[in-house]
Amino acid sequence: MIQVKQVVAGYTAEVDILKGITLHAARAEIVTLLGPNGCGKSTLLKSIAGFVPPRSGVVLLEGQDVSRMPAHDKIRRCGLGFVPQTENVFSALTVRENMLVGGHYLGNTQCEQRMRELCALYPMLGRKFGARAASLSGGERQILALARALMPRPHILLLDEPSAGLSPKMLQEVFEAIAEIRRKEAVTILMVEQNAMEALRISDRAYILSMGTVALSGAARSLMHDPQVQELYLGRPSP
Ligand SMILES: Nc1ncnc2c1ncn2[C@@H]1O[C@H](COP(=O)(O)OP(=O)(O)OP(=O)(O)O)[C@@H](O)[C@H]1O
Repeated sequence: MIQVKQVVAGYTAEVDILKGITLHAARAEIVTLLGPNGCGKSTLLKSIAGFVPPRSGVVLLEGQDVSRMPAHDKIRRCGLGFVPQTENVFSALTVRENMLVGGHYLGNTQCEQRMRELCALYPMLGRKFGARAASLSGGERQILALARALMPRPHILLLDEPSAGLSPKMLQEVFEAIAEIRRKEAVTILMVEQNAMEALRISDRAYILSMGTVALSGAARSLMHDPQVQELYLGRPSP
């Protein structure tokens, strides 16, 4: 479970990018963050992960206050997984080696076992196990990035635009991979997305940010039919 309460954060002392954000994601929920470019979606993920610590407000993971905990401790001790928007795989390493990096806190036996589980869940990984990440398609790279983050069996996963730059077909594959990990391992997922309608299809709830605050929130199904959301993301005029 993720709880964010009145979080204020920014990159410089003068400017607050997040201006008092409150939201939550319950266990095994998929929650999507939407909003225009520059409204603070990625900053919020970085703030929860610990790369941009909150100036004020609180971040709780599984009920524990982790507002001041550095990112590496959250990954190791709180079951947090984070897949950044870019540079999320090591191109020069093979699929297997990327997964080993994700599992570096695990012992050898556990690591091999987890790689087998993830290859069963995402068969592409097994087929391309010895191939360099540089040779993978965009969608395959995203699934590898997901698998790398899943190696230590996180309870909570933060995904920054997992469908960025993908064709509609690949995008479906990546979203299906995300839905599958929630079904199989009950992982709580908070993701930032630009492909609003596709993301809402696999989400339970969503928050729409605007200029560092929550402008709108609700069940994914109702937001998909909300005229304001349709106007913003599908270019359909409000009735
Ligand atoms: N490393 C940084 N240093 C200083 N300012 C930054 C940094 N990263 C982002 N910002 C600024 O913070 C604001 C919010 O950026 P952020 O990346 O969180 O937005 P976003 O909603 O994720 O946008 P997008 O949809 O375009 O990815 C922007 O004005 C951006 O210029």
